[in-house]
This record gives sequence, structure tokens and C-alpha cells, in this order.
Amino acid sequence: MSSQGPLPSVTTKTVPGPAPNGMGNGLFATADFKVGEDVVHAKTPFVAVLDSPRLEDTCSGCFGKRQMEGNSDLKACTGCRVVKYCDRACQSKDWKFAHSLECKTYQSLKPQVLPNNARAILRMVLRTGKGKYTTQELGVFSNLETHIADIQKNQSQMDRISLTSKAVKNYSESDMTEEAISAYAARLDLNSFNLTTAMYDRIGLYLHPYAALINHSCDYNATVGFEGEELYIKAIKPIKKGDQIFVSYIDTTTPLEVRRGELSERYFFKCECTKCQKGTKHDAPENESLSSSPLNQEDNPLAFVETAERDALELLQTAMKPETSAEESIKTLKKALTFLSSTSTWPLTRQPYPQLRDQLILSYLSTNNFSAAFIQAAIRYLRTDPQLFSPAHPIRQLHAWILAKLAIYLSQSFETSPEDAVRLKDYELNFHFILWYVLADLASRQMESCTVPAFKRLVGSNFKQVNDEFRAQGIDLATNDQAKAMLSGAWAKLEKVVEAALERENIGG
Ligand SMILES: C[S@@+](CC[C@H](N)C(=O)[O-])C[C@H]1O[C@@H](n2cnc3c(N)ncnc32)[C@H](O)[C@@H]1O
Repeated sequence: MSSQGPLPSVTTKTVPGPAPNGMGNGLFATADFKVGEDVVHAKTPFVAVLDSPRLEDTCSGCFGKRQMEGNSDLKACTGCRVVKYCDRACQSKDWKFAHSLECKTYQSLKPQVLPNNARAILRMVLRTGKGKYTTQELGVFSNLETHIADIQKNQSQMDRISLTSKAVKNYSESDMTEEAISAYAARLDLNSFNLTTAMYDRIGLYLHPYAALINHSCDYNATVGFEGEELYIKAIKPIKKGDQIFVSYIDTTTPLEVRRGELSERYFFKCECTKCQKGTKHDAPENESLSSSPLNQEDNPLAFVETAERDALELLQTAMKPETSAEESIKTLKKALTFLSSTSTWPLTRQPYPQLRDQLILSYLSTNNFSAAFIQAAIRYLRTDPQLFSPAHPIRQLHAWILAKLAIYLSQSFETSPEDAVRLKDYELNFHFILWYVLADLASRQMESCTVPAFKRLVGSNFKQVNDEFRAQGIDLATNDQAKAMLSGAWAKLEKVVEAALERENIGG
């Protein structure tokens, strides 16, 4: 049972309080939490806006929630034609929240569309002017860290904030000072979360002053998710009464120096969490020692490994450039994977290996090469994710879901491609069994899963459908021994596919 929180839209069993080690304020548990339990649930944001490219394809009222339920036809606001909605209900909700205040500005700026942060600041300034925030909300918001003194040391960051604030002051005709608007901008930079869909695709910016009190740890105990405009912070580890709540502000699978760089650049602090304290230069393979001899794998393994890492990272950057075609990305990423593989010491779970594989899966999906994507998703599912994420982690669950979707697709229309790391046909995989297994595993973890309710509903309904299909053929996979044996046979074949694909990766296949 959660209790009503300190702000009207929040349900939580936490309290704010001073945090140790120069962290400013933080949130602390007022009860024990089990894995998967809601730590903070906020029904409405202080501000949330879509990224500019998402204005075209995502509803600005429900942030894609109803689209996920099958509503796909969006209509543009007849005033500004910048924002789009599922229907009148979504439009009227957003109109009341803030769009009535900003629509004319959007119209007057056309064809220019303000960037996401300027739209968010404009909303906050306009809502403040109209008295749409409660005194409590504004109180918590104004107490949030700004790091304005640190920002002032960085001329280009300061210029960016001043320029945006000037523009917002001008468009909003607000009587707030430019300085006060700059503080809003700095607070947004420092305290906003990535707004994501229920399937964890980034779509915009989101700020809630209570949730923003949560500090960072690379060894975090809670994760963030969204369903429409609702925010869910869930316990990814058991949390005891009195413990501080931590989320991760960054990708914590990267090496220590990368994490430290990202945290100091955007958030102005040095993380001293247990993981960072343990971490050496980068969780490097054991038995490596520094050597100054020339580049040669046998004489100088560390230099060889570092060169491979640098080359792989450069290739990853190239592959991720918007101007790189998906086909070119695939070639580049495969080359990078082979570089790392050729070191023989590089664990599959150490970055940038997982990032390269994630990107390769996306590139295969964008070229409709589902069999090649399936092989990579299977490697991720079996070899990478179990080491990087706990079973309840939303990222691990999402990756499993992607593998299940690919198995659904391949069970219906199987095509191999010359791109495939191995000839899937040779392995006679039973995609229906693989699908059942992955969904059964996801469904069995629903209670502890840190995914949002819509994700869980999707898993539940798909699992039911797959079970119904098997039962219609007289097979009950949960109880029938013969079926269970067939299931483990299918799984063993998938293991073989993964092994063969990894061998091929090593030789540059
Ligand atoms: C989103 S705010 C969190 C709330 C903030 N502590 C406050 O009092 O407003 C992010 C800021 O909190 C501080 N912070 C968060 N995690 C920290 C950590 N692990 N160590 C030190 N400071 C941290 C940094 O100043 C960072 O810029």
C-alpha cells in the first residue's frame, strides 16, 4: 500500500531529506520496498514535452499511450498545426494543461518549431504566470539544485541558457526576469528525465519536482519508467526503511571514466558509489599490465586491447551518425565487433560490445532483416543481459520482448538473408517454442518486473494467446513432459546458433 505523497499528483512512501556526501537533498524510504514495487508514482508532470521529431508521430496529449493501444490516426491542432492528438479528449486535456497558453506563439513562429527545452521552459513560465502550479509544487521546484555557479563557468552553456531565456521571455511576455527564467532553464537541464514510451523509446523531456529529488548512483536501487504522462519509479533491489533512493542518470554499463565524464559534464558531481569506488580504470580483463612495447597482441596485450577499443568506439560513432545509411552502419558495426572479438580477452558484457550489438539489432530491424536481428537478439538475451541486468530490469525485459517479437515474426514468415551470421535454416529452430519460453519467463516475473503496467499487460496478453494456440493443438507446455522435452531441445538449438554466430563474429563473418 502506498500513501499519499507530499504533492497532489504523487503517491509514495518516501520523504525528502538532506543526503550525505554533498549530494544536496535526496529521497528516503519510509517503509521497506520489495523488488518491482512503486517507490514514487506521479500522475501528472510539472512539465513534459515531446522531442521535435516526435511531434509528428506522437500524441501530445497522451504521449503515445493510446497509440500503443491501437489508436494510430493523429490530427493536428487546427490553431498551430505543430502538435498532434489522438482525438478531442487528448486535445482538450493538453489545451487545459498548457496548450491554450502557447498555441498562438507556435503559430507565430511557423515554420520554425522551438526546440524541446525552449518549449518546456515556455510552458513552465506560462503556467507559472497563470497560477497553474500550486504553491507547494513551486516550492519544491524552486528548491531544486540549479548548479548555476558551475554553469556560469562554462561560457557556451551560459550563452545557450541566456539565449533560450531571452527568447522565452519575449514569446511569453512574462513579467518574470530573464534571470528567473534562466534558473528555470538550469533546473530543467539538471532535473529532467528522458520521457519514454511504455516500450522505453525516448520521446521527450519530463520534469517532476518531487521525483527530481532522487540522487544518482551507478549502483542504483530504483528505475524510471513512463506510461503516457504517468511516472513510475520502481524498486530494482529490495529497499529498507530509511535507505536513500537512487536511480541512474546515465548508462551505468559504461566504464568508470566514461560515467564520471558524463556525470560531471551534465550534473557537476563525482560519483562515489560502491561501484565507482570498486572500479579501476575500466573493469578491464584481468592479467593486463601496462607496457610500452609496440602494438602486438602477444608482446603488448594491453596496447592491443586499447587500440581495438578505440577503433571499435570510433566505428560505433560513425555507425550512429544520422547520415550513415543502415546498410553502411551494419558493415561498420560488424567490423567493430570483429575488432573486439579479435582481442580474445574482451568480455561480451564489457562496453562497447553491448552498445555495438544493440545498434546492430536496430540497424537490422530498420532494413527489415529479421533473421539477422533475431540472431543478435538471441546473443544479447543469452550471453550479455544476464550479466549486465537483473531479471527485473526494464532493459532486460525489453530486450527479451524484442526477441519474442522476432520469434513471432519468424514463426510466421521465415526468410534467411546472406547477412545472417549463421544459416538459421540449418538449425531447424522451432520459433513457437522459443517464443513460448521467452514469454513464459517474462510472464513469470511480472510481480518483480520494473516495467510499467502497459508493458506487463502486453506480455500477459501475448503469453495467453501463445498458450491458447498451443492448447488448441492439444499441447500444454507447462505440464506435458514430452512437450517440455521438445522445448528444451529447441532451446539447445538456439544455444548452438548463438555459439556459431559468436565464432563467426570472431573471424569477421
Ligand atoms: C536531479 S538533482 C537531485 C536532487 C538534488 N540533490 C537536490 O538537492 O536538488 C541532481 C543533482 O544532485 C546532486 N547529486 C545527485 N547524485 C549525486 C551523487 N551520487 N553524488 C553527489 N551529488 C549528487 C548533484 O548536485 C546533481 O547535479
